[in-house]
Amino acid sequence: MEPVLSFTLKRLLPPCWGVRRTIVSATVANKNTVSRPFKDIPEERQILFGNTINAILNYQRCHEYWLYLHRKHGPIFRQQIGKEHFVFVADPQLVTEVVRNEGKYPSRGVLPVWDEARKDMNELQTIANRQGEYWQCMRRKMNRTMLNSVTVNTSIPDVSKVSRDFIQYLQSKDAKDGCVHLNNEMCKWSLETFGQVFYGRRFGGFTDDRIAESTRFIDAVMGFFETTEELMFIPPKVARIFWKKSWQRHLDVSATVFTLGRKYVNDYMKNRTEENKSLVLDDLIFNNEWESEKEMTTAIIELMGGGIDTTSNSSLFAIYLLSRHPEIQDKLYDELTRILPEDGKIPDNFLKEALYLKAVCKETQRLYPVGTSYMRQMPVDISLNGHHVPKGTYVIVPLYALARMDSIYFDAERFAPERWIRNISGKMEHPPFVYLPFGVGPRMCIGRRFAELDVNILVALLYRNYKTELFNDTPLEVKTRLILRASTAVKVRLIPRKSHQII
Ligand code: HEM
Repeated sequence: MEPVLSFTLKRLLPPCWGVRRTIVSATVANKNTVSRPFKDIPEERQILFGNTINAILNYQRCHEYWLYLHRKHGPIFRQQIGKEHFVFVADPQLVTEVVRNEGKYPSRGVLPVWDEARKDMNELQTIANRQGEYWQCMRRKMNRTMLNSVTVNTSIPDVSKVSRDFIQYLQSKDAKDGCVHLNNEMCKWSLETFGQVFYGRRFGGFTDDRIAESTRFIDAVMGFFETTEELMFIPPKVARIFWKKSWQRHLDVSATVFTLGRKYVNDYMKNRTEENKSLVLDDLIFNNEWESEKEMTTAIIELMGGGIDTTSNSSLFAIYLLSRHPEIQDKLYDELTRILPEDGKIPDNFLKEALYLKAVCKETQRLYPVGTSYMRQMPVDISLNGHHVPKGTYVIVPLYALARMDSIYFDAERFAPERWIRNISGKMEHPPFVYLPFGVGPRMCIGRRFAELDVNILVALLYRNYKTELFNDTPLEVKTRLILRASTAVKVRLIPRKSHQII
């Protein structure tokens, strides 16, 4: 029996804030449902190797391209890149289906460039590019620390201290230069935050005698993402010969990340005392059974690599959006003056009350999802929209496109934090699985709790004390360098809310 499929786009919500709900009336496949064949999924086809060449050359714009393709083909389409078939879905019900079927060991597939480079360097891989039981075992170990809200909350004083110092540093830059060029500064904040929380140390990022190696580390992490993006669709054997420069750069920056990362862990172990120890790193190191010291160090280095360029860009996007919307800054300020005491100390439970602050950060991540997609290699055959999708197929949920679809969100392109505040009946007016900036399920971002805390605290302390204004009112452009990054300069002015600051 052919499944009955009808796409009825209905607006369920009143035309105010909130999220428009797309109703996809789909018969979900079960063992008895006969699906339409895979080949009937609308295909984006280009002559010869057009798709692959396009993916290699224009990956930096893939977030916009995927949005264009969804507008062209609807909520589901497929595309062949290299040998692989990718299915793209941008619809709550289809996403739900993918999430439900991601299996016991969810997989984004293996990135050959990471795999091959680590072999060349005789280094391990712990979580981001591992699969199956080993991945699960590593995640279980690390989740105990990384996703434990009690452990995460112990870092509130450290995160606040770094954010306060950062804001003072920005203020001094602003006073000197008339504005702050944020793109150059945000990674210093995220590295210092990581350093303070995980190693109980600082790298001097906000002073002139900055430790030069910290700049090298930041550059290496950024280079790591950039070269991964350049080599993503190219088989390593080919890359070694024809993309020699990118391949070599990938090896060089990876080596820097490992060398410095290992040094930071070793320094921590050597200099650790009762007074300066990090509760977070201690928990990670000593409350786990590691196969080897190398495995433990690699896991920490992978966390550090994942925790720098992500939170920095997410905060930059929040500051950019708020700077464009003074009325939203004012609402945020009203909430912050209510919940943050005069001494500027962040109470342990402040996030419970900071509804508007959380909504601002969520809305930022909806519009500018730093991790641009949620991707799974399906471990079983599934039916999407009545089409048979065989086991092994990669399904991609392009988050940037999903956020901009008027069929899902009312006034989708608008920065409207209110859409994340529960309505009078206490319901969140949006379907599940449309908001996935950190992924979902057992493979979701392991740094999520720290990332949310870091970004929320920085935004809270900044807007409790300052207004920000754009210095250069050019629209923000972004590019995908594995993660979403600002590609235009974001320069802001800091205007104190009071003459006497309390931070
Ligand atoms: C705003 C900041 C961040 C965003 C938006 C973000 C986003 C993501 C996303 C979308 C994934 C893929 C999840 C999935 O496949 O379901 C991911 C994975 C990951 N993230 Fe984050 N991330 C952020 C911050 C961090 C931080 C601070 C750390 C480390 C402290 C981190 C470490 C990782 C690691 C190691 C993985 C791989 C997990 C695995 O494969 O099991 N991330 N992140």
